[in-house]
Amino acid sequence: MTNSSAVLADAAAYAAAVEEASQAAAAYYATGESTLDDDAYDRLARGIAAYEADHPDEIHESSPTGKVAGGAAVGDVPHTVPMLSLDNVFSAEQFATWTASLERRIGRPVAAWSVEPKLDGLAVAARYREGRLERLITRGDGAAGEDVSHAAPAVTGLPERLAAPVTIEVRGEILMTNEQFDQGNATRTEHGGAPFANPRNGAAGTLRAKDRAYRVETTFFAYGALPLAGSGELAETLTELPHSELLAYVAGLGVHTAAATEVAPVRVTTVEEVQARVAEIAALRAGLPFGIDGIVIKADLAADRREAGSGSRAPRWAIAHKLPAVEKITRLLSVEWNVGRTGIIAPRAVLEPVEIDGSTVGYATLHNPADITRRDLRLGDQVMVYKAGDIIPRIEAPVAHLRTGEETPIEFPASCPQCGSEIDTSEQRWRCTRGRNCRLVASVSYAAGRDQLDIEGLGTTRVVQLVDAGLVTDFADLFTLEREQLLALDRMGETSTDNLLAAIGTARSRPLSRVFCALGVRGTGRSMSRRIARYFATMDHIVAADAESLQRVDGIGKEKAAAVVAELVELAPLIEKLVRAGVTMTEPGATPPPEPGAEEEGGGTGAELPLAGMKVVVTGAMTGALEKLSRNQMNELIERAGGKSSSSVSARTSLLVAGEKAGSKRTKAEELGIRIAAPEEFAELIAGFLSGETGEVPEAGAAVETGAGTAAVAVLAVEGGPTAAGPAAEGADAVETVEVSETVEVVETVDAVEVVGAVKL
Ligand SMILES: NC(=O)c1ccc[n+]([C@@H]2O[C@H](COP(=O)([O-])OP(=O)(O)OC[C@H]3O[C@@H](n4cnc5c(N)ncnc54)[C@H](O)[C@@H]3O)[C@@H](O)[C@H]2O)c1
Ligand SMILES: [Zn+2]
Repeated sequence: MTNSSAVLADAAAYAAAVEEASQAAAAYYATGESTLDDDAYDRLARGIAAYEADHPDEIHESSPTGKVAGGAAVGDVPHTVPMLSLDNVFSAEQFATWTASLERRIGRPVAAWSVEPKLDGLAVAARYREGRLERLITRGDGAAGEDVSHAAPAVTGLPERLAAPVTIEVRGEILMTNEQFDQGNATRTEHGGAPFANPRNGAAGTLRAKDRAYRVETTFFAYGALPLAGSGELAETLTELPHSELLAYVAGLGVHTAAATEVAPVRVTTVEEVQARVAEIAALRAGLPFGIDGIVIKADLAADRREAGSGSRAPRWAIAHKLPAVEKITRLLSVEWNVGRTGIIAPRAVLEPVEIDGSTVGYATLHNPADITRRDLRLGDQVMVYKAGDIIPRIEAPVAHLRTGEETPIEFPASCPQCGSEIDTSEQRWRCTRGRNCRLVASVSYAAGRDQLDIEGLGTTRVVQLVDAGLVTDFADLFTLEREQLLALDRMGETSTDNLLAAIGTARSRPLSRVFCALGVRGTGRSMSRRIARYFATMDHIVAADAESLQRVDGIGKEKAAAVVAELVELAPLIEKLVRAGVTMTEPGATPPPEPGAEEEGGGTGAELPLAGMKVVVTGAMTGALEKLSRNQMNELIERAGGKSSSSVSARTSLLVAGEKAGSKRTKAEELGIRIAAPEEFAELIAGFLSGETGEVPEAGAAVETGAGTAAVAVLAVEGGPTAAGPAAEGADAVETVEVSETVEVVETVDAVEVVGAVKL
């Protein structure tokens, strides 16, 4: 929530909070280098205020409450009229309450309102004498500010000379537009400087910096003006003009205002109109070329303002309708490289999840490698993340002053993370040299992989060859390859051609679970494919299933079900082609689910099966009839026999198949009094299902193959979540490759985006 606050339990917590807030504010107003993001600071400040309301006689003199700039800023140039802050409201109701109290104070309705953007920069006063810019002063503590005239030449919108030789003080905000921020940070890092964390910090730092070897631009927006000694006749005009006309006058002098922007100030007369404009500005926020953190609403008439007066921290004739914070500091954990449809390789930042404006942000775009370099991002960095409206979250910059020295460089991939081919790095956006074929190579390699169709001799290099020769446009084409076509390829002799054709022939009779897995439907790896195949028994039933029936498969929720259905529609032509090629479309031993309306429960979980209703875990080395089976094959076997395979022993485990060198799982099963069977004993139990295994038997304990072959990041999900059943819950046993390869499921190998749980192999 925007206006939640820190809870301070006692005087010590209060003192610590005041100390932390003072330090943060001092850093924020001096160089912009606070350790807190605004949301965190505001929570702290509200906590302090709440404590003070309950303990009025304990208020510390350095408390930020009720002070301009939290009492943290300084200055030695007195302001003619105090430069105040603004009070806040967070909702239409609060605004209505505030309006009512203002109208009570002046004893009449407010005649008109000016509704304008609350620009997210810092306030300055620009003093012009006879049309020439004489002095630029920060807000400071409100009574006096610092002279920052040296910075004026690099401020766009603040002319050296006005259009008329008048003496006037123009007040407004200095900020960095998004473009100026990017440009400024690029310039800074080129000069070996640390990047600014966000545009506001950039503006604050830039305004106060002296003797920089480079120039960084900022922009001024005027939102007020007042007379100075020497203003003459103009003085009365300035104090009597409605605010809206004052802004127009200032703009006429050649000073920049927000008038030309989409969020230009508007003058309205009713509270409803104010609210409508507030909503409009809020909706425009995400797309603006500069940052705003709210909407300022001001009584427009000079008489209304005069009679309302000001408090010590803020005027009573204006209020800020704050918008939720859209920036938070979080950690950059890693960078993923995803290959798009056209072969563009785009980096994506994986963040420590952080809640911004009601949604949890776990990823952010990073445009390209050059951009990462230019912005000097490092793994482990605390980064400022921006997310507003529907825009894709972005990293603004590292928060360089929070670096610990433990940060490491971001490594760029040396070959395509999807297909392993070379990368074309001649443009800023890197691209797989296979272009659109990259995805094809990856998906065919995946389909041919050990846990899918298991086609021996069809590695990535060979797939690349087939794709480049135009022989394969999807993996169904493998089944119609002709001997002559293969012989015509480089390095394809008679023997390898015949071997390959034989392997493809064998693949034709793989069970449905493997064929379905080969399709690479998002979110369905090996074990999910097995569950789907066992439940539906035939491809026809899978294809005919709607989202509702898919949800009857263990582990498929509403979202996943809808996604699978949608993807199957897209895959229909490919499935058709596989059928025509004579590929197996049934799951041995499974029976299709009952027709809708009939009794629930079905789909191959037949109670007559030997392992029906049992949760089975396998550990240790298999012997006897099971000796050659990989963990994946063991799991297939268990599921064919009606059981559920699992990787971890818990109270719900029904049976542990423990071979030689069984470790902690055996101990745990003994502790829990779970039935333990030797491999031979188990083989007898499921004897009728043992013959079903076809094709080559891979080595037990083989590492997970993603099909992407050389994938830089293996994208893996732990079944049941990393804490429920995965290695994390497993203790020492879990680090064996054997155990890992059985517990992980490739969630998405083709697009490689969804990381559900990372597993170290
Ligand atoms: N991160 C930190 O450590 C830290 C520390 C201190 C303060 N802060 C942030 O600063 C804010 C409070 O500071 P504040 O008092 O400087 O300012 P404020 O943001 O509460 O509001 C007052 C300021 O709004 C600005 N403003 C923008 N557009 C305006 C317009 N159209 N008309 C009038 N004024 C306009 C002016 O600069 C004015 O001084 C808080 O939101 C807080 O998050 C952060
Ligand atoms: Zn590629």
